[in-house]
Amino acid sequence: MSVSHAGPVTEGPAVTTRGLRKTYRTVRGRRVAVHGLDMDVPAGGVHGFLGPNGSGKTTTIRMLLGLVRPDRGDVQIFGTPVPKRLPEVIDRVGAIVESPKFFPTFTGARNLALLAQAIGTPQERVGEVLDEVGLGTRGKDTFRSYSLGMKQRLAIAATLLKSPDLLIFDEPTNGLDPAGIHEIRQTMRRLADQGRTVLVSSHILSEVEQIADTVTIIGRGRVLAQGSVAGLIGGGGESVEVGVSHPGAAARVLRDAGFTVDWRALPQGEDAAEALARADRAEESGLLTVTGAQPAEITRLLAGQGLWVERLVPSRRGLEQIFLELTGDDALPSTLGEQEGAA
Ligand SMILES: Nc1ncnc2c1ncn2[C@@H]1O[C@H](COP(=O)(O)OP(=O)(O)OP(=O)(O)O)[C@@H](O)[C@H]1O
Repeated sequence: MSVSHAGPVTEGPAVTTRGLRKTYRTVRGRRVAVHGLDMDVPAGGVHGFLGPNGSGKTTTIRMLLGLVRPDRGDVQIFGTPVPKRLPEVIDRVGAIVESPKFFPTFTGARNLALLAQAIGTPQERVGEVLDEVGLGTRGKDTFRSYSLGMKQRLAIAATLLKSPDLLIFDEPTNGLDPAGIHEIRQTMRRLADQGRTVLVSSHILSEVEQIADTVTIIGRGRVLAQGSVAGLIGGGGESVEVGVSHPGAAARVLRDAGFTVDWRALPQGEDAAEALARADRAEESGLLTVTGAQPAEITRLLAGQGLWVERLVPSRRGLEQIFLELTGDDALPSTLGEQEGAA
């Protein structure tokens, strides 16, 4: 049985942050973890909060939940300013920030029953939430017999006891195997399809891309891109991997036709034009990434110049590629963040 959820009564976004900033004091000075973050999470659907390790996701989530005090900036949950008026909306929010503690020798159902009692939720909810996360038939098994994916689904079930409109999950698939990751993804998608808002953070952009409706991508505490997944991925057009003889000549032909061409095998420090000319002289084959052209067009253009295509693979641009395009090599995952005054 699946339980439908009426969804939020309030119009407007589930979460907004404006100019949100958090600095930590460390032995090496002050570290800016979140750098004036403006985030909009629409009500309903899965919103991926994505960025590399250390980019400020957990700190932001902790500020949304009133667990960390921002230096400055505003946060609203369903239009209510937090942490100032958090008690007014807290019942509408369920969150997993750290792994919750369950009794290993108790059944999943008994663990939830104890929690329901503690928070004053009717015991009927226990069966309902177990169904909602797909554990309806396993509620009578002990917690310790569960797989990691099932344990994480029980944690999600616990957050559902209060019937929240907004669910916030910080890296919920960390440490899970592919089957566990799949279970959690399906569960989050199902919860969103029932009308809830699921805000989920992850450092694996491709993982959340498959189930998210909208995303905020951050790097070093700043928003790099925000919006619908379809809009972000569609924005730059499809790309095609082209294996070709004389890649230098092929790149010129394709660039002259107005397409963007990259050569993936460019040796570090070498000038692209020189490297391609060298490959041509040596009659080496090369792999080019061509954006904005259809495979048939590429074949026609290159064959017209006597250049033979050896391999042609259309590839979809993903969020990971968008992240790399936005940041360039120098902004790749940083675990240190920025020092105060450096930006
Ligand atoms: N309590 C703290 N004291 C000092 N620095 C901190 C503290 N918590 C986080 N940081 C630093 O703030 C930055 C952002 O960390 P945060 O945990 O928010 O990032 P994250 O994106 O959630 O990373 P991860 O995916 O690794 O959890 C990092 O540079 C981190 O080292």
